[in-house]
Amino acid sequence: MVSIEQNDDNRVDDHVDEEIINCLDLERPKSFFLFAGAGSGKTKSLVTALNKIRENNYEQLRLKGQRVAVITYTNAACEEIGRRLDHDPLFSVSTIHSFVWELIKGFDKDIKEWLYSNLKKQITDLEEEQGKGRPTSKAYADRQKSIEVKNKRIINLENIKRFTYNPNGLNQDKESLNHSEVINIGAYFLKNKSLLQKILISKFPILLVDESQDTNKDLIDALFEVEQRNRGVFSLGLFGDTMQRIYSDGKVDLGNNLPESWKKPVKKMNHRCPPRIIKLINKIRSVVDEQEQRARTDKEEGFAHFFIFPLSADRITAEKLVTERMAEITGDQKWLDANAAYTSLTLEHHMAATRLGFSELFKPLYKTDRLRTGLLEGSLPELNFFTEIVLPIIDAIKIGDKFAIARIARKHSPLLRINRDEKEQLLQIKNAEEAINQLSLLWSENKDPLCIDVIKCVAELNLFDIPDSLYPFAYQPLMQSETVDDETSDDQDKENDVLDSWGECLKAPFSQIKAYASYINGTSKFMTHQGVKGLEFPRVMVIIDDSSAGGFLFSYEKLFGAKEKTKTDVENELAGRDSTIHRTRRLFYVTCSRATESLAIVAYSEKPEAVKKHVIEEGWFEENEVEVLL
Ligand SMILES: Nc1ncnc2c1ncn2[C@@H]1O[C@H](COP(=O)(O)OP(=O)(O)OP(=O)(O)O)[C@@H](O)[C@H]1O
Repeated sequence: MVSIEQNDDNRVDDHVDEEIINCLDLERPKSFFLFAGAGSGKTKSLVTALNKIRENNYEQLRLKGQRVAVITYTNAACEEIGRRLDHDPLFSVSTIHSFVWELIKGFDKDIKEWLYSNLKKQITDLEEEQGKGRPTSKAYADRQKSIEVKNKRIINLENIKRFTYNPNGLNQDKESLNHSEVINIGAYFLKNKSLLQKILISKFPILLVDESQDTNKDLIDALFEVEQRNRGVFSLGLFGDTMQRIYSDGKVDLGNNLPESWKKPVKKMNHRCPPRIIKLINKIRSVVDEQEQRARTDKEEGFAHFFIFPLSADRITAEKLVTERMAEITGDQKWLDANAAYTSLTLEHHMAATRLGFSELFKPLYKTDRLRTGLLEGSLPELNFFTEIVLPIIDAIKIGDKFAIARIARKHSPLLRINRDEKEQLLQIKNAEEAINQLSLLWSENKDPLCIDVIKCVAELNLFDIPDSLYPFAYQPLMQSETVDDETSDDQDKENDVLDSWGECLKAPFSQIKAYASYINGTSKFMTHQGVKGLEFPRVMVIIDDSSAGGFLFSYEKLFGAKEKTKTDVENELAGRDSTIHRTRRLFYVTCSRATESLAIVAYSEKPEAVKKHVIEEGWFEENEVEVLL
């Protein structure tokens, strides 16, 4: 058992903020590396440092037209940090993709040259592979197609005057760069073009990167190079935690061999979690490095329990049982509150979709490349048609909120488009009312219409404008997917896939729209293991279910000793490379460290008893904290 040294001084790490602020002295800027465990207050230190810069250097920076750059991992994190800084324009808070694009955009000639040689290289590599491959195999045909697409793109390069990119978009135009191109171009330019380095440091004498363990390794290397060449006039500050590296393109040995001049402040406290959970995460971490955290002295002991079910268990029943057990164990009745009083973490989105009951809507769109990002971001106009127009008006009808009905209809209905004639206006209102009544009949007697019926009804009544891609479904009988003949182009294939997906999705009952909306806007209790990075919640349920997850990157069954390591795992471990178990351990660390009060792990396993034995032997849980349930 790990003994947790009680700390009688909860401010023991306060000196770290001072060390960082000293580094950010504009006369003598220094670089620093603040890597510390979960909940140690890294984000808090980042915001404190930025506020201090504003206090000390506002005028100086403003007069020189300079700003402080902060790079975070997600749009949500940008929003949160921006909010904490009152959205002050002194700070440029952005994701890595937006930041890099702002730096490289406009360098069209250089981008064109980079793309040309990059595409050429990719084609050469593919051709080499073709030389070794079997011409009858699918891989061969795929590679051939890829070569053709790349050649087409090279030819098209000549016509491009200005490249475009949207960090949150699909970037499908001919002029568009994709996400990884932007990062690779940024890294290359920063390393090789002194002009871009000059622009960077003269615009941003201070650059702070949050969650830098997951920042693309080439870009991190490029930033190190910029720092090295501009030492004394530029400050690069990296915040992060190697134990929380959960994406594959982060720099593995980040922090090793840092230059002498870099400051490396150390934090010992975990301000977020209670002692029991800190003991668990210290133990999970103990085989990776020596970092052991202390709890705040003012925290209650807290709870960490492990529940194991066989694979055959019904997920909904099992998880309900766990909430009941947690309420009994902790005495905290909020575990029984269905309204998101606890947070459930699933490994993949579709597991949340199953539990929230919107799988039929979700699955067809998720499997379609062109739709996936928009689906997860909640930015697909077709779904927003349902979530932002139809759902609110139906909800308003159900509770008799006439103002809301009128507001939505005025904003969105073509039946109420501006008309100066008073008589006409009255007629318009009457027509719109009738149409709304007609639509609401679909839900009469507690019916749950299919989305396809809703869209057809809306189209027939001309109540709202139908999004373009749903036209074929709104105005025609449901189309069968057509067989694609060999002559269709790549783009046409993709269009057909998209159309098929919408066709499938619209067969879902309308109630799934509400469940989807609650997941996307964060009001449901579900999040993913990876999406929860940086956040915290009082009660956390970590759902572990390899059998329902599609990928090969993580295996909790291996981490929990229910499955043997493969030959590759053993080879990777022997060679000091990252392995499935290492990756899974880090993800487990991230999820367990989100709870501020109580933590329930729910594992579905092929071998429940083996898992129980393992987690007790590892010292993660005491015998009385582990339950095998049926
Ligand atoms: N010095 C402090 N005193 C009191 N509370 C603190 C302090 N530092 C951080 N906290 C609180 O602890 C929690 C975790 O802080 P923060 O999110 O900054 O940690 P982090 O190191 O960025 O965490 P993670 O890497 O796990 O996402 C927050 O609720 C924060 O308000």
